[in-house]
Amino acid sequence: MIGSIEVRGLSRTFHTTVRRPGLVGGLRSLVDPERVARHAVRDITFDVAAGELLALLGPNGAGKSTTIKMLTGILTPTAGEARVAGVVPYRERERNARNIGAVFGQRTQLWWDLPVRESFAVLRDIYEVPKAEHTARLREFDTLLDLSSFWDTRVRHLSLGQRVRCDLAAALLHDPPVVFLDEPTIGMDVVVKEQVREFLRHQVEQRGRTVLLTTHDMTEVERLAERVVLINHGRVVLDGTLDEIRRRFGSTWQVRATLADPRGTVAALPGIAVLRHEGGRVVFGPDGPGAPTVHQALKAVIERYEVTDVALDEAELEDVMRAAYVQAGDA
Ligand SMILES: Nc1ncnc2c1ncn2[C@@H]1O[C@H](COP(=O)(O)OP(=O)(O)OP(=O)(O)O)[C@@H](O)[C@H]1O
Repeated sequence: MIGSIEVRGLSRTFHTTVRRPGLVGGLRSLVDPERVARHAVRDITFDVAAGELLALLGPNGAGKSTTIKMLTGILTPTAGEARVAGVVPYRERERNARNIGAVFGQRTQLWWDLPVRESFAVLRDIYEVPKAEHTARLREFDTLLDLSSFWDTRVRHLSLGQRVRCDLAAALLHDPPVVFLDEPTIGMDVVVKEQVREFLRHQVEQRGRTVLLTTHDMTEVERLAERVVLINHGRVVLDGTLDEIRRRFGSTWQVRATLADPRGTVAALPGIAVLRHEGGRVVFGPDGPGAPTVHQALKAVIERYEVTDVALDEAELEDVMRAAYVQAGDA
């Protein structure tokens, strides 16, 4: 289907050489290098429907960027298959490039020495976008991202927030149905982050684009995504809507307690996990589907520990995800 992403059993293994320890080991590695296999992505399967924004989440090194690189055609998988808007990206890179836009928050795709406006003009020529269409789209992006105050500036002189906004506009100038965003708001201030999120929401809701987003920012996930796929050590450990994940991991509550003895040991209680523990401050949360209610948990906590202060509230998504990592896969 136009705009959908299908990933089936996708895997990518990197082979790297490692240096043996010590001088003799180092010399031996020169003549007889030791090769190790790193399974960055292992047999992952998921779908993104056309017009959906899906957040691909996971800790550092989980395999998110490697997955995006395979879906943008930069890397070839070692096994499995993927289709992006009906195209196998690593087999038909050029055709795929016409259907996708990609933004990697850590690096720009624009020409460092060209003013922004000229970069946009080069992209218009590459993608053969009719002039009127290009002008109309730039006007729309300017309204949403406030670009015109710096589009005569060379890319190398832009601030990070300005540069990523230009990258976003550049990625969408040829009107692709599918967009890949790898940590697009990393390092941005809160105002610019919100502007970018508003832009992305507009692209999904008004323009019907399909977006695959990676981020470590849970506020971003809550604001933008309905569904998330969680990967850890290269494997999918969870695939569901935010509501399902909250329900499944029961994390609709937290008990925050300050213990009378800050050095005492703290352990999980039946159906209650320790989400955080710093000094005498402990945050308890539900441990799996059979977890007690918040009031039962409160009772259990104050029966087990001597507390000087206690408060109840809804869990933050970050804690829900941590519980999901621990329970759904190996953390
Ligand atoms: N070109 C490469 N050669 C060897 N190993 C690689 C290569 N690219 C990635 N890896 C390894 O694959 C694993 C997954 O890396 P990847 O960049 O996909 O993780 P990630 O989930 O995007 O992490 P982060 O959140 O830190 O960006 C890591 O162990 C990484 O060291």
